Amino acid sequence: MKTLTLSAPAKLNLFLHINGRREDGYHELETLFTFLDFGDELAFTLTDTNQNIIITGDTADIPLEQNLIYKAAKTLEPYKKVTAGVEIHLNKKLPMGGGVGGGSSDAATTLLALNTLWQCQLTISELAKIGLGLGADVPVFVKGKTAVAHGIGEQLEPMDIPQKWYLVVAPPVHVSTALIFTHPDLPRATPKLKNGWKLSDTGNDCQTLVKKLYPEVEKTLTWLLKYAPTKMTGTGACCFAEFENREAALRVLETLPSSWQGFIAQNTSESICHRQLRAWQN
Ligand SMILES: C[C@@](CO)(OP(=O)(O)O)[C@H](O)COP(=O)(O)OP(=O)(O)OC[C@H]1O[C@@H](n2ccc(N)nc2=O)[C@H](O)[C@@H]1O
Ligand SMILES: Nc1ncnc2c1ncn2[C@@H]1O[C@H](COP(=O)(O)OP(=O)(O)O)[C@@H](O)[C@H]1O
Repeated sequence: MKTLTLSAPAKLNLFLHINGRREDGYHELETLFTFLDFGDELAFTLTDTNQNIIITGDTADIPLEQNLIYKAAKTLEPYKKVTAGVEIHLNKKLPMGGGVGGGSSDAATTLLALNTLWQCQLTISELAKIGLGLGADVPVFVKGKTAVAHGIGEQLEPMDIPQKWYLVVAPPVHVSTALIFTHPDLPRATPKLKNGWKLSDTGNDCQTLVKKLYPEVEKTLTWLLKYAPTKMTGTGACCFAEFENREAALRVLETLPSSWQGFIAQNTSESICHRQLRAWQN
């Protein structure tokens, strides 16, 4: 059996507005998701042992039952049309809980890969619906198109945006998404954008609160702002600076303080996972 190797790309929230709070505690968002050509790598190999989902590689810190890769595979099991288990090897490159969606992207890549390997024959919309049960960010990775999201992130309106280079910096702190969304000081009443909005008029509604709670994030934003327009992605802690070309981004990466991790990447209108899966199917 051949091994199917796919990326689980990072995402950036180029802006993130919170428009309200729903009765279930989740927040109504308006956010622009784009994908980067950098991410985790997952290798899928079918095994003879039915009912068996094995995860190897960089998973030591995540208990199996909580691993979004395992959860995604388990959710798809009832739909499989072949008698086979799967071994999934994870090469983790994205900071965990950093706002670049690594866990959600791993889950989406697993749904897409196993839908093919296990011949589940689910449509992308059906997979996205299943993905929403794993996390608010999973559907956008399943659909794989740069998009403005509404609702809790599941109503997606594809959008064409220019291609740029990004320097993404992960300060050495972990921001809990749940903590930010339950904090009394989070602004929750940004009006929906009207037609004709400009990216430069947008922001990240979590940023002021996260800066206050995590001084390392404030330091990172201040440092990056010396070089380029900068924002935080998601609920943090990663921050990104936008550049017109690779060389400019690389020059700044080379001067990054040593306690911060960073990488550079370009945004793509389609997730690289989708491109790789199409190439494998043809
Ligand atoms: C807000 C975003 C923007 O991308 O933050 P990041 O996780 O990327 O930082 C995401 O939508 C997060 O998505 P994801 O991380 O999948 O969220 P979930 O696991 O479903 O929810 C984590 C917690 O965030 C809160 N939550 C999440 C999404 C949302 N629209 N409203 C919320 O209030 C809920 O309190 C929930 O307990
Ligand atoms: N395969 C996985 N990769 C990363 N995080 C995972 C995974 N499975 C479960 N998690 C959990 O999900 C949380 C959020 O992960 P992640 O998607 O990286 O965050 P964010 O959306 O903030 O970028 C992590 O803190 C971790 O506990």
